Parts: sequence; structure tokens; C-alpha cells
Amino acid sequence: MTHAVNLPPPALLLVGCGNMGGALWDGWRECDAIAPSVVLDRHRASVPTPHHLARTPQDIPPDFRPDFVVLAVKPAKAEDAIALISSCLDGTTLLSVMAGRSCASLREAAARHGATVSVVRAMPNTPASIGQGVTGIFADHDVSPTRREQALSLLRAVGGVAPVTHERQLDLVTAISGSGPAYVFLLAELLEKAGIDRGLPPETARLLARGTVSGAGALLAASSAESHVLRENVTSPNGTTARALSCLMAPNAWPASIDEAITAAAERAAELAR
Ligand SMILES: NC(=O)c1ccc[n+]([C@@H]2O[C@H](COP(=O)([O-])OP(=O)(O)OC[C@H]3O[C@@H](n4cnc5c(N)ncnc54)[C@H](OP(=O)(O)O)[C@@H]3O)[C@@H](O)[C@H]2O)c1
Ligand code: PRO
Repeated sequence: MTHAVNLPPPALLLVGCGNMGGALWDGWRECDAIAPSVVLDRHRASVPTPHHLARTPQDIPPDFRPDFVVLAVKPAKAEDAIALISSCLDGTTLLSVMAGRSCASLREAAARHGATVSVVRAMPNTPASIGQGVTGIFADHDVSPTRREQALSLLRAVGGVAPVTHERQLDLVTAISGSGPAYVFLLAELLEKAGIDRGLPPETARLLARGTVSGAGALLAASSAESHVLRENVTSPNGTTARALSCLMAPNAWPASIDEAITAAAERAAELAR
């Protein structure tokens, strides 16, 4: 995939505007990355003009022709969603953010409902809502260069983008960065709980835990130093951090559990593909 040159922002039919679809939608709207678009979702309260909210496929304006149909429903609901919007799908590019579902399975599902589509798969994450996502992306062989570039631009508008050359690598992307924010939020939860359990006022524990996770993330983003160097900068010889890290870095602690967690998530992504 190469760099886009002055491509017009695409019009989208966003199917599913929940946690991930909503994060992308907020990020795209914030930076004007999209032409007038339609959101199909049962729960979204509103979308601002010039965009249009459809509660059911019948609410989609009949003359609306999207450049991309962005599929952001749960993988188990993909088949139903494709059946419902098949009349908008024919001839478009399907941009799926679903875990697991392969390009081939989505192409075949569309074909079962009389629609010919090319498929781009992206695995974003929820910090996309504030323009700080990171997305792995894979374009199927029949996606046109223009659509590839537009898909890349869309995802670049909401953060970093890592193209992968083999579709199966998206399972690992899902395990590391798609699911990854949850691991970091868990760390914030556990730090907060540790403070409260040891007698800190809850609001103090919350401030310290959240500030530490977000501050460390911001420092990582702003610094060119490797993450292990930033860690070592906090760690005085024989000091408090060294004592804590001797627990966390024990071979059967974080090194083992992170490894196990990534394997488990990637295996689940592969299961969803089946
Ligand atoms: N959450 C993440 O951090 C994340 C990250 C990367 C990728 N993903 C992928 O993104 C996809 C969506 O996940 P999510 O967490 O955003 O799920 P979600 O919060 O449940 O959002 C999906 C939304 O789509 C709506 N919907 C489904 N079918 C519809 C239909 N036919 N008509 C109208 N609305 C419909 C759902 O409504 P109902 O609940 O009423 O069906 C829901 O509001 C998944 O495939 C997941 O693998 C998620
Ligand atoms: N959320 C989706 C899941 O948990 C995919 C990545 C993040 O399956």
C-alpha cells in the first residue's frame, strides 16, 4: 500500500455504531474525514447534519450510494447485517472491523445476497475516538488502488496504521492492539484497587492510577526512547520499583501471563474465523 494523493473523503454507510463503530465515527467526524454519510444503528441517539441516522435499512435514503460500507457489528451478526443492507452493498467496498471474519467469508456472504463486493479488513481500537487509535489493515487482492488508499486514509485520520501482508496476521493484531486497550485499562483498575485496599481515599487512588497510566502512555508516545529504557529510568538500583518489578517480571508473572493472554486472544480470533 502506498501513500494517498488528494483523494476525496469517502461517503460511508456505517453499519453498527456501538463501542468500536462509534469510536471510529467520533474520530472521523472530529477531523472531517468523511463525506455526508449514513449510520445504521438501533441505539445511537443522533448524528449531526449533513450525516443521516437510519434505525432500520428502510430509513437509508434510496439514492444513497456509499463508497464504503463499514461493518462494525459483532461477528455473529454479520450475516444478518449483510442480508439487510445487500441492496447498498453491490459494487461497493466492504470495510470490516470485525474480529475473525475473513475477506472470503464476507465476500461469499454478500454474494449469497446478490451483491458483489471487495473487502478491506481493519482491526482498529477504541482510542480512535480521540484520534489516537492504532489499526492493522489488510486489503483483499481485488480491492482497487483508489479504495485501498481511501481505506488507509480513513484509518490514518484516527491514528497510526500498520498494513499487514497476510490476512491471518490480523488475528495477532486483534490480540495485541485491538483488545490491547482493555489490558491497559485493567492495569488502571488494579492500581486503583490496590490503593483503596491499602487505605488511600478512593478519589486519590483513582487520580494516581489514571494519571499514571495516561501519563506513562503520553511519555511513551512523546519519547523516542525504547520502552525498556523508559522503564529503567524509573528503576533505581535496589529501590522501590526494582522490588515491585521483581514480582511483575518473574518468569511466571507478567512475561508468562501476557504471553498466555496474547495466544488465547489470537486463538479466539482464529476460532471466530471458523
Ligand atoms: N469494541 C472494541 O474495542 C473493538 C475493537 C476492534 C474491533 N471490534 C469489532 O467491532 C465489532 C463491533 O464491536 P462493538 O464492541 O462495537 O459492538 P457493539 O458495541 O455491540 O456495537 C454494535 C452495534 O451494532 C448494532 N447493530 C447490530 N446489527 C444491527 C442492525 N442490523 N441494525 C442496526 N444496528 C445493528 C448493535 O445493536 P444491537 O446490540 O441491538 O444488536 C450495536 O449498537 C465487532 O465485530 C468487534 O470484533 C471491536
Ligand atoms: N474487541 C473485540 C473482541 O473482544 C475485538 C477486539 C476488541 O472480540
